[in-house]
Amino acid sequence: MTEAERGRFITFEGGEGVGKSTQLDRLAAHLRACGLEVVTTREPGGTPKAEALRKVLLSGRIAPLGPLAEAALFAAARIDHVDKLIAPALARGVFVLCDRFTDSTRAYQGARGGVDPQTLALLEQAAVGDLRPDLTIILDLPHEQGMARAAKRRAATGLRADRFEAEDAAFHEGLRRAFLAIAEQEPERCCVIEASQPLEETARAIRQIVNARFLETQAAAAQ
Ligand SMILES: Nc1ncnc2c1ncn2[C@@H]1O[C@H](COP(=O)(O)OP(=O)(O)O)[C@@H](O)[C@H]1O
Ligand SMILES: Cc1cn([C@H]2C[C@H](O)[C@@H](COP(=O)(O)OP(=O)(O)O)O2)c(=O)[nH]c1=O
Repeated sequence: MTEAERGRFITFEGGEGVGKSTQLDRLAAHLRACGLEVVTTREPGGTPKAEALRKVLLSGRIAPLGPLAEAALFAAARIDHVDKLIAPALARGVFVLCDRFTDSTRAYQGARGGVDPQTLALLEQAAVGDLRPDLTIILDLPHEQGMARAAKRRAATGLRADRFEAEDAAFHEGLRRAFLAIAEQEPERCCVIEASQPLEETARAIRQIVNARFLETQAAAAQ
């Protein structure tokens, strides 16, 4: 398969409540309206086996084993997710939009959990091989606003704070810095979007980036 035939892999990253799932749904609707096939998925999860691991990870039952054990379990979920869902979809040439991916491990278990980057790089390589997102949208928001949005969402859904939402303000502010640092290290892959604006504005900014990167080149290639 040539590079042009392979699908496009777009990930959404950022702290809790920044609007990742909302924006992922908006972008999926836009791409579908353009006549493109889209697969939406999330991490941890995306396949039945990975969703089972998600339950354990978010329950906090693995937390006492430490961040390295958590990182290993996130990687285990990712192996199944990439093998069974992401790689086959990309091979079919469709767009895959994923709510969180490897950058979340780098930020949560690495920058905040203290697992050393070389160990994480080995786990990442084992789980995803050479697969890298074509584009990563990093939604940036002061942590107070993200936590307020997450609390509002919990009130609406009746869900309790999960293992990571329950961490303190310093943890969440550190996460924000960690995602911004990843964007600085990989500016070609990552786009930071201001997420405090109204969600329609954020959606428009994301559409513009995706149109410019992928749709205009697809249209040009088809001519
Ligand atoms: N730009 C925005 N302004 C205000 N509220 C928002 C915005 N984007 C999302 N929300 C709301 O904030 C909550 C968290 O959004 P969500 O997309 O679930 O975030 P995430 O997936 O990053 O945790 C939801 O209730 C959503 O409706
Ligand atoms: C994918 C991934 C997620 N996580 C964490 C981030 C989130 O707190 C949680 C996933 O929960 P989720 O509800 O999907 O995220 P959000 O609250 O932003 O909507 O798992 C990691 O710690 N490492 C990882 O590799």
